[in-house]
Amino acid sequence: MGTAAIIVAAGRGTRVGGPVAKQWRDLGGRSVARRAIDAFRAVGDIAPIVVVLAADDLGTAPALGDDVEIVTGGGTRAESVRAGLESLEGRGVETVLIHDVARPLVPAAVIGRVRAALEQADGAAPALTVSDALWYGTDRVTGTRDRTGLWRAQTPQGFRFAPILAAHRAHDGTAPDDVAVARAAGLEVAIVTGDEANLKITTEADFARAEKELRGDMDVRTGTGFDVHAFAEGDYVILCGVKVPHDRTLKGHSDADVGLHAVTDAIYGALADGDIGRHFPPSDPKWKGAASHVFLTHAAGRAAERGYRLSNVDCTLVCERPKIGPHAAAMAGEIARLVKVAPERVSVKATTSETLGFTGREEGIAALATVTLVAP
Ligand SMILES: Nc1ccn([C@@H]2O[C@H](COP(=O)(O)OP(=O)(O)OP(=O)(O)O)[C@@H](O)[C@H]2O)c(=O)n1
Ligand SMILES: C[C@](O)(CO)[C@H](O)COP(=O)(O)O
Repeated sequence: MGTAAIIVAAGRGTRVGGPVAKQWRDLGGRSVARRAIDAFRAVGDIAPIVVVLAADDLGTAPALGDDVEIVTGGGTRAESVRAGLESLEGRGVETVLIHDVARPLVPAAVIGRVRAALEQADGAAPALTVSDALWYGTDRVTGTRDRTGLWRAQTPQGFRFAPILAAHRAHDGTAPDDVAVARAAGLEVAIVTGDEANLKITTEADFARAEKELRGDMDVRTGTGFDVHAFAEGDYVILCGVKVPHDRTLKGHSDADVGLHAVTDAIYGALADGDIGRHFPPSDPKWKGAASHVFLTHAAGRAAERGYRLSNVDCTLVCERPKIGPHAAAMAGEIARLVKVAPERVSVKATTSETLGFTGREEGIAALATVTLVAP
């Protein structure tokens, strides 16, 4: 086995405060903890990823997904790291990257630099130089300090596994970071260049900084979809995946779910990936009578493959009848289930066209949809 990661997440986030520890708060659509994990997952060959949690948080662990191992931490950061290291003993781990969950935006390049430096050193850690002048004092300056040779330490701090485990076992469990533990054991630690994006969320203001950082890199795409189906003889319609009793049905090659078709086309549109007709040609008998969730899950899957997360969906149905209001929540829930987002990210609403036009004459139903896709 090669490189493992330990993400320490057993802190209480007291400096941020609030009812929920900072690692469980949302940061741009994912929890801080999940973002930290995903940063290491994205590298590809780091396994296992061990997340160290406070005993009180173990009930939250399933929400992290089944791609991590969970270990119970201790009362200090160093004790939590030690618990993570102990869980990896005897498993053939050669090098280990120890990272704060509170640094969820660590760039892959920083992880790469730490790993590269480890090829020639017992330990390696990212850091940035100090660019501000340094003072002593409380409310007035009582002294100054030369900043030459000072560094602002970041994580992940990487080490050869056996020496850092031995170093932690020999230490008293109070060290602020793993470089201090390594140095106390006589290990050499190389400094590699960190990144301002690798900020540590320590106070509430850091959440705003992290969100700004995320927006800087974010690729946001919007797509629109529009569809129409005509009425025919029948006694129900399927709209946004929900069967609604009606005195007509909708005609179409598939199940004629005009709502799901508009949402599906909006996703293809955001991806600049054609439309339903291109992926599911009406000329192909295979799609005759097809349930439209097949189209929507295909489009959502193509978005996920390209690294996009669906941020929100807004669908408007245009018809005089049937009345959509009583079914709107069920329709939004069905779309949310199909595209795997929280229900509050999906809106289904309706309007009449005031008896004007083909929808007003009840010749058919039209649907419009907008979706937003976000990466990373
Ligand atoms: N007993 C502890 C204490 C801290 N940590 C982790 O060590 C890192 C240190 O960052 P810090 O900002 O100090 O986190 P908290 O300890 O949560 O914050 P605070 O000091 O404000 O309570 C965090 O990832 C934190 O979860 C840990 O795993 N176990
Ligand atoms: C390890 C660390 O991230 C290095 O900067 C930092 O020391 C941990 O956080 P704390 O605020 O010192 O507890």
